[in-house]
Amino acid sequence: MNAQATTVASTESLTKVYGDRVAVDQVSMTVRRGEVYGFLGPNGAGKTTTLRMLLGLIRPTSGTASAISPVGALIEGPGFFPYLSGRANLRTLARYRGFADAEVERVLERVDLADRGDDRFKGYSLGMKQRLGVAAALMGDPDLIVLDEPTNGLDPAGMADMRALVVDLARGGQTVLLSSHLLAEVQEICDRVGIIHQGRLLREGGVAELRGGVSIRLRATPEADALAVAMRLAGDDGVRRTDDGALLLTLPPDDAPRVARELVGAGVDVHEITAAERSLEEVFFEMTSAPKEMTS
Ligand SMILES: Nc1ncnc2c1ncn2[C@@H]1O[C@H](COP(=O)(O)OP(=O)(O)OP(=O)(O)O)[C@@H](O)[C@H]1O
Repeated sequence: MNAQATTVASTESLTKVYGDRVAVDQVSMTVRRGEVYGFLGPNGAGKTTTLRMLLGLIRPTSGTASAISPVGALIEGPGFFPYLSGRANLRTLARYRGFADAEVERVLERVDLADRGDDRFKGYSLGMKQRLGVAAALMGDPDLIVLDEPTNGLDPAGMADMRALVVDLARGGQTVLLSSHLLAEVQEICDRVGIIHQGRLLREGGVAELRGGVSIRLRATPEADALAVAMRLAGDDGVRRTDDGALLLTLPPDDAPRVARELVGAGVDVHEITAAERSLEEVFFEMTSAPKEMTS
C-alpha cells in the first residue's frame, strides 16, 4: 500500500489571510486512514480556520486542501432545535440529508444517547449536546470525522465520555481528525499530531516520535553546581529545568550512572535520578514560547 492510498485528508501550503492577519500560514498536513489525528494548538492558532478550509466551508487564500468524501464534521455548534428531542432533531436532519430513521437510531446508539433520545435537547447536559452533534456527524457512516474542540467546555466526566467515544470510533475503523488545545488529551487519545502555533504547523508526527524517547531527570543540590555538571555532560542546550525544580538532561538513560558519578564527584548531593519520558507539553514548550494557558 503506498502512502497516497492511506491519506484521507491533506493540505499543501494552505494559507488564509484576513486583512493583514495571517490566520493560517503555509500549512501542509496529512491525515492517514484509521488514525486519530490531533490538531493541537492554543486558542487563535488557526485550527478552526484550517479545518474549515479542509471541509470546503471557506476558501483558502493560497495553497490546497483536500479530504475524501463523505466527511462528517462537528465544527461549530450544530443548530439543534431546543424544544425538540434529540431523536426528533436527528430525524429532521436525516430527512434533509436523505437518510432513513434507522440511521438515526444507529447513531444515537453509537454515542450512547438512545435512552435519552426522547428528552428535549434543551434539557441535555453540555456533554450530551456535544455527543448529539457527533451523532449528526456520524450519519451516513463517513470514513472521516472532523471534530473541532470536541471536549471544549465539558466537565471532566463529559470529557472522558467524549474521549472514549473518539477512541471507540477509531477502533471501529473510522478516521478522526480533532482539534484541541489540551496537550494531555491529545497525548492520551491521538496516534499522530500536528502542532500549530500562530498559523504555522511547527511539527507533525507520531505522538511517541514527537515525545522523542527518554531523557534523564534529576534532583540534586546545590542546584547551581548540579546545573554546571549537567551542562558539561549534556551541553548547554541539553539541559532544562522543569517547573517543579528538577533538571532534564537530553541524554540516554544508560548514562544515568555516569551522570550520578560526575555529580557526586563534584560534591553535589543527588536526591533523585531517573529515566524520564518527555510529555507532549514539554515538547510543545520547547518549540514555542506559548502562553501558559496551553497546559492541560
Ligand atoms: N472571519 C475572520 N475574520 C478575521 N479574522 C479571523 C476570522 N476567522 C479567524 N480569524 C483570526 O484568525 C486566527 C485564527 O483563528 P482560528 O479560529 O482558526 O484559531 P483556532 O486555533 O481555531 O482558535 P480557537 O480555538 O480560539 O477557535 C485568529 O487570530 C482569528 O482572530
